[in-house]
Amino acid sequence: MPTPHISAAKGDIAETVLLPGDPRRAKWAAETFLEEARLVNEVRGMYGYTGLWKGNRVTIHGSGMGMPSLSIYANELITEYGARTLIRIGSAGAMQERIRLRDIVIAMTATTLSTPSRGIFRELNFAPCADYGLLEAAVAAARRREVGVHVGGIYSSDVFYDERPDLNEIMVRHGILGVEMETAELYNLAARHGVRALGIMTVSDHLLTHEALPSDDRERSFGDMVEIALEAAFA
Ligand SMILES: O=P(O)(O)O[C@H]1O[C@H](CO)[C@@H](O)[C@H]1O
Ligand SMILES: O=c1cc[nH]c(=O)[nH]1
Repeated sequence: MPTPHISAAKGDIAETVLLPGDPRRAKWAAETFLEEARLVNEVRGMYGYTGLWKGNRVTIHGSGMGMPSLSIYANELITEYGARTLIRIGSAGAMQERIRLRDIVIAMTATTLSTPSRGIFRELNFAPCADYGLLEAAVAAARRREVGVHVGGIYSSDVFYDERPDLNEIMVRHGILGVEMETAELYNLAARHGVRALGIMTVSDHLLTHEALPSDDRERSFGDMVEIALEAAFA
């Protein structure tokens, strides 16, 4: 049965779903890495493709930007379509000097000011946490490649245009690796529904050095991240 935001038929979504924020990254990744990739959703232009990777069924579906948007897609994918492994393949801004553009950041946990789950957790400071098996497999897959990899805490922000440099300074001082906008709620939802989740990000810009990747440079480095996610999902 289609949902308000996904028109795919029930069996059209795989148990393993990769979630880029950008729907066009979903299209590119499906066309580049999957065999027999088929468009299964385009409601609101949020593309979802299902195909095969080394014989394994995989869906690659956009999540949109920010936790409220990701929450809609992740909820529907899990509760209506039976997704059991959800891996975010995103971009992030680096927050530590040693991290370079194009490096991979794998999120053990995600700090936030708030998430869409705040209303459920209320006074509880729930600690959003990656699935350890996926985390371990993704780190191993990243180490097999010639790419810098960093594993630790990230910041899932509600805003891209942030006006709290004091908060960034505190996070840098507490070892936060980078900032993005979705992983904390993905981890909350995975815990609530008993499924596996991981956030893998490619560093697209640097908050301390102010470097940024030119857009035509991004594809190759994003390719490493997609392959790491696929290898981790089926390890
Ligand atoms: O590249 P994606 O996956 O969209 O991720 C990052 O980019 C967007 C902001 O430009 C936010 O969604 C942030 O989390
Ligand atoms: O959310 C994001 C993503 C990439 N770079 C940032 O600075 N923020």
